[in-house]
Amino acid sequence: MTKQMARHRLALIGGGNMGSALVGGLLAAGWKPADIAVVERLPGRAAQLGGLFPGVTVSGEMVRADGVVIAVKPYDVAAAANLVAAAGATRVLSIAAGISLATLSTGFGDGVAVVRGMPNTAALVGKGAAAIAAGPSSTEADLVWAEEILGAVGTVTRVTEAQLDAVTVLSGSGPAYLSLVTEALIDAGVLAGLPRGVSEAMVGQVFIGYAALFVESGRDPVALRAEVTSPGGVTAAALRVLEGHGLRSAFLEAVMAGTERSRELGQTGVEVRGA
Ligand SMILES: NC(=O)C1=CN([C@@H]2O[C@H](COP(=O)(O)OP(=O)(O)OC[C@H]3O[C@@H](n4cnc5c(N)ncnc54)[C@H](O)[C@@H]3O)[C@@H](O)[C@H]2O)C=CC1
Ligand SMILES: O=C(O)[C@@H]1CCC=N1
Repeated sequence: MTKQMARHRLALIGGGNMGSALVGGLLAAGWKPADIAVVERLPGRAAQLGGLFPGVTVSGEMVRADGVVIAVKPYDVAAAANLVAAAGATRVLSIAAGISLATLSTGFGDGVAVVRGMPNTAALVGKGAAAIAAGPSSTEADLVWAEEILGAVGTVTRVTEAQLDAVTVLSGSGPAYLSLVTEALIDAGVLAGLPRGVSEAMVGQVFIGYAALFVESGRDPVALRAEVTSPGGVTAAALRVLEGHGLRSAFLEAVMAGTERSRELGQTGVEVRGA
């Protein structure tokens, strides 16, 4: 019970993939463990987090905190948001996919500023691509606060809330698409005769090399593709097949389907009661 009386700088509700990535990033960025609390309802997971982050308060019940991050699955947001009043917080950052600022803000009262954010799992390795959108009553200081939290595990871009659905499906879900491409390429290498370990190593290094060519060198992907594609050569023959199978169109349709799903989630009418 004494633990619950201490006031923390930040409490994260939900200590799963994203919640724990954020805690790890904040500690690496120099936050003191005593400033952070994780509210996690699963005792087994809570015990695991206690071992991973010595000095961080891990509790099954809400704690007092200046700011709160809601890091639970969208269907658990209502229950988590209802805990915010007990924190006595003035700021809330929600990273739940598709749950709108209007839904989140309802019931929090005037004293609580809400920011909606969308990170991705690369946050686990400090290379996340996150975006944030300001809530109706959030100020520049509230956005800087959210940037400090998500910036501890990667880059943060400010967008409008309308753009956040597209961000969710592009960068939030992005690691899933690249995993699928990775699996497929590794299998293809095996099909073409490479031992699996060699295929995995080649594909991994292609990703690292391509990220450097595109992101670090800032080069245009069209030019990067053209310089690999010799007239009448190997790459042209392979690209013909990918285009023939509609790879480009498959990505366009996939991103539109995900964006639509994110919008749908935002209309599910989660009820939030709080401060
Ligand atoms: N996993 C991903 O790639 C991304 C997830 N997100 C969003 O982040 C949120 C969290 O996702 P994950 O970390 O992957 O989920 P997760 O399932 O790994 O973690 C959620 C944790 O919250 C706990 N929890 C649920 N309700 C609670 C409550 N009322 N009080 C205390 N603890 C509670 C669960 O026990 C679980 O450990 C989701 O809303 C998701 O949309 C955003 C970007 C990327
Ligand atoms: O699939 C989802 O709903 C969440 C959003 C981005 C990544 N995972």
